[in-house]
Amino acid sequence: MHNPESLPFVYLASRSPRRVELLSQLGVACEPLPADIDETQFAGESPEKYVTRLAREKAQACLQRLTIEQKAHPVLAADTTVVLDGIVLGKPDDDIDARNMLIALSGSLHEVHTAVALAFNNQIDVVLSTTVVEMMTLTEEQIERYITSGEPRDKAGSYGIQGKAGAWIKRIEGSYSGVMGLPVFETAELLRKANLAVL
Ligand SMILES: Cc1cn([C@H]2C[C@H](O)[C@@H](COP(=O)(O)OP(=O)(O)OP(=O)(O)O)O2)c(=O)[nH]c1=O
Repeated sequence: MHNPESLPFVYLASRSPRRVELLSQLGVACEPLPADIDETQFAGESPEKYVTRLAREKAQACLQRLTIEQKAHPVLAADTTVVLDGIVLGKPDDDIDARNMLIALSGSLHEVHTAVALAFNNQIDVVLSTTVVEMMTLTEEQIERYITSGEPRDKAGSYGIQGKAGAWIKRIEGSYSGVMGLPVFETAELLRKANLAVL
């Protein structure tokens, strides 16, 4: 059971270990309560609207699972997506999908959007972090070796900046933690706004 005298605490509507790690960097304890929602993009929906909607829906789905007592604590949710020339690249279905995404991202400038939703006191606030990423041109061999490593599997755009693919990132403009799945500045702003102690 959570002790209210200790660290600030949230229910985390996510199964991403990176999000747990980034929250702990902010001094926030969490209990993961993953929310399974339909992640289909609506026809004509912009990537920004899409990612923001998914973060909100994950928070709502998690909230519905909480008891009245548990609702005394906030719910935090996030969604990350990679966007290349306006096209959303989510998590790959399989290695073939991962290969196609990496071929497309090779030598590109693309965006990574992460939306974070905080549900607390009968209200849900959502913020969006957008980062421009420049990836070097990749060889076929680099792509094949990376796929064999298994790293692309659970990551939007089929790469993780925090792992081996970090060696391919020439520069970013925005938030490194946002690319990893939880922008710490924007998340802290949400928590501060809800009077949840963070620095
Ligand atoms: C681009 C990029 C994405 N990612 C990850 C962050 C997210 O975990 C994942 C995108 O998928 P999401 O659907 O945002 O999250 P998830 O499926 O991991 O977890 P949940 O839906 O339960 O909250 O891609 C990295 O770890 N590093 C990167 O560089």
